[in-house]
Amino acid sequence: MKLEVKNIRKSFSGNEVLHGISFSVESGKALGLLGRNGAGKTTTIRILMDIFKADSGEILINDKKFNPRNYPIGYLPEERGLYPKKKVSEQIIYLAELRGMPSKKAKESTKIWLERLGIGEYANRNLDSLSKGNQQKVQLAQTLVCNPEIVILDEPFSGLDPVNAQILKDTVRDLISQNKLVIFSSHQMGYVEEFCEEIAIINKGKIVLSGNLKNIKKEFGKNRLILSSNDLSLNNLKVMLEDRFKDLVSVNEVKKNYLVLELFENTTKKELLQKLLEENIDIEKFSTYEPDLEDIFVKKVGGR
Ligand SMILES: Nc1ncnc2c1ncn2[C@@H]1O[C@H](COP(=O)(O)OP(=O)(O)OP(=O)(O)O)[C@@H](O)[C@H]1O
Repeated sequence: MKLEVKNIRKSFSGNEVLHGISFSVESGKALGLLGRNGAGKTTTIRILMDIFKADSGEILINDKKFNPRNYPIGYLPEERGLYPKKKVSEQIIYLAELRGMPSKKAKESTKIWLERLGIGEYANRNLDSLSKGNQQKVQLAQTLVCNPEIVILDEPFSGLDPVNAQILKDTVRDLISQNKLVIFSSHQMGYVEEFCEEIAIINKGKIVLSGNLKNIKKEFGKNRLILSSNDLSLNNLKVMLEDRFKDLVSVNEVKKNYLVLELFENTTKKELLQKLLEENIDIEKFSTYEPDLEDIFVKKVGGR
């Protein structure tokens, strides 16, 4: 399956908050929808789920108009909407049956998911007697109980401790390997980086970067190198480069343990290395720069 979001616009009371959002994702892949608070992630997801209508633009699945009611979708909304005073397993079974799952299967699948997410022991407890993180896992069980083909998770990691975040990461990895189509929103880059093949960064209602994460990293790292020296501090190394190497490279950034350099168009790595050796610099690190997603995000969005 291929899901395409094309040029979506949305206003609230005359104030446009999405200015033409486009991205696409296929089965067997996860797309990370990234952005700062208020960027437009949840609004985009609500439009995908047909909770809000877009003012213009379209959403297609395999080139046809997408209606979420016609597809097996698991949706974890940002506002977690289960019944606080009802028993955990009862409400998951009830919601699975509402979505058309036969009663016996709903019971089996609920049991499997509660066990798998490590909350089997709470099956007969009222939801509001569980901790926030465990309630979040109940919501996740509810999202996945019907074995959806499309999984949409709005901020699934919020409120989870590292152990539970790991359980969720393993679950998402399994979904990807079972050829599900996964979309999730987050402003936590680490999670996205671990298993998203595709990303779309939204800033102030616009996509500022989207596509295959590996390719994006390659493009960002192009012509960039890291350099540090055993005998010069980073600041002294920077001053020296800006003085004697100004025709070859520019210093892009001073990181904690190294400088990030950008080679000018006609300079090769080999040439730079030779010149550095000629200057008798005791090189500690000299390698291709591989940006992490956080670097890319900060560059594109200008802050965390
Ligand atoms: N129902 C609504 N009525 C009016 N404005 C809204 C409504 N829903 C969202 N907005 C506005 O749309 C913009 C985008 O909000 P949205 O919730 O989509 O951002 P987000 O990226 O999900 O943020 P966060 O990470 O904080 O959840 C914000 O300026 C928000 O105030």
